[in-house]
Amino acid sequence: MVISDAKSGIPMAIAYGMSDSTLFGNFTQLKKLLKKFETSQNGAKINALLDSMRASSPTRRPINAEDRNSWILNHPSALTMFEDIMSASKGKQIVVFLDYDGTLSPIVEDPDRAFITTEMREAVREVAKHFPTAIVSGRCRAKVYGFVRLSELYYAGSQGMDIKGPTKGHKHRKGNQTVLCQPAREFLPMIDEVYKVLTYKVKCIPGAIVENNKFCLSVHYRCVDETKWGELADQVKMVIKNYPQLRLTQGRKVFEIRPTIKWNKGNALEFLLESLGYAESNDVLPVYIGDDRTDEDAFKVLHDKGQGLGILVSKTPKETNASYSLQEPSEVMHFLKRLVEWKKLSPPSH
Ligand SMILES: O=P(O)(O)OC[C@H]1O[C@H](O[C@H]2O[C@H](CO)[C@@H](O)[C@H](O)[C@H]2O)[C@H](O)[C@@H](O)[C@@H]1O
Repeated sequence: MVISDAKSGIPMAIAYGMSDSTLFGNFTQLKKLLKKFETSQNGAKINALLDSMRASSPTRRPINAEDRNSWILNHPSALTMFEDIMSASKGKQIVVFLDYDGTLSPIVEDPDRAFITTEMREAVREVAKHFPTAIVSGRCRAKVYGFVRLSELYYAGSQGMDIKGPTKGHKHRKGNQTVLCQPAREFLPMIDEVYKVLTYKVKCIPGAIVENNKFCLSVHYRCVDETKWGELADQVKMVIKNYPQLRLTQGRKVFEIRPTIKWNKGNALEFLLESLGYAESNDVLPVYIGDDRTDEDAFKVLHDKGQGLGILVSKTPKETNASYSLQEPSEVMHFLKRLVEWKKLSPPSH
């Protein structure tokens, strides 16, 4: 009997440079060969994932000044354009949506140490005194609340799949009702199971971290040596293929694993606007600030509605549905402070 490569039909022993006798005479080698074969079958998909991991590492691409300038023309700084932006808000209720990592806190190696500065927390606290304000994060709600610690805000954790309204009395809160939305509840046991499996599978890859975000998971590779990225992508793909109800997306040096339900940060934004009484309203100006691919879903909602402002936090040109840009969290803080100053100086009708 000759075992052949399913795709090419070439006997495996020949395809992988071994004689038939070697092939059948050495069981260990046969096992290795089968593994190699399996890997080659998944090779295309895994390579695509690996390419995407590499492509999303901006340090690998030199930034061309011309590209940067033309990008800035299309996505001007929200600070430079502040007055113009605000004049568009006349007579409208501003609602502020803030992503957490990379927006309110700088990107750091250890996800558990992505602290917000006291100054940033105060800026957000001030914003929330004047405008309904929500944090929309990939992290689990409890964790992001643990960093921000402002009970007057709305929080949408787990990529928007876990929404809760302010627990502290707030003038923007509707009656005594607490807003709550968890569209992926049924996936909790599955997410827990995959968390355990993945934690086990990647434990031998130095630097890999699996983070349980309750309704979704993050697999971090920021601290994984690039020579091991392929192995990590391989493990993640292998596990995920057993769970067709889950899908894989990518963020900043992180894989996000989440239910296939049609719910993302864009849906969370719409849900919150609706909860605040602004569904289909023209009297509202949602301002969404975020830095990541997952924030694009929210930018897209605003873009498609032709309403509100999407502000991308990025130092490098990126394809985006946002209209404006800010370079880093310190600029976000500056923008938030200006928003509050502007509000304080505006006539009460705003
Ligand atoms: O939606 P976000 O609030 O931006 O959350 C997205 C992911 O952010 C965190 O990971 C990112 O920040 C880490 C700390 O700076 C960094 O180490 C990591 O490389 C980034 O991807 C968070 O840990 C993830 O769970 C979130 O999904």
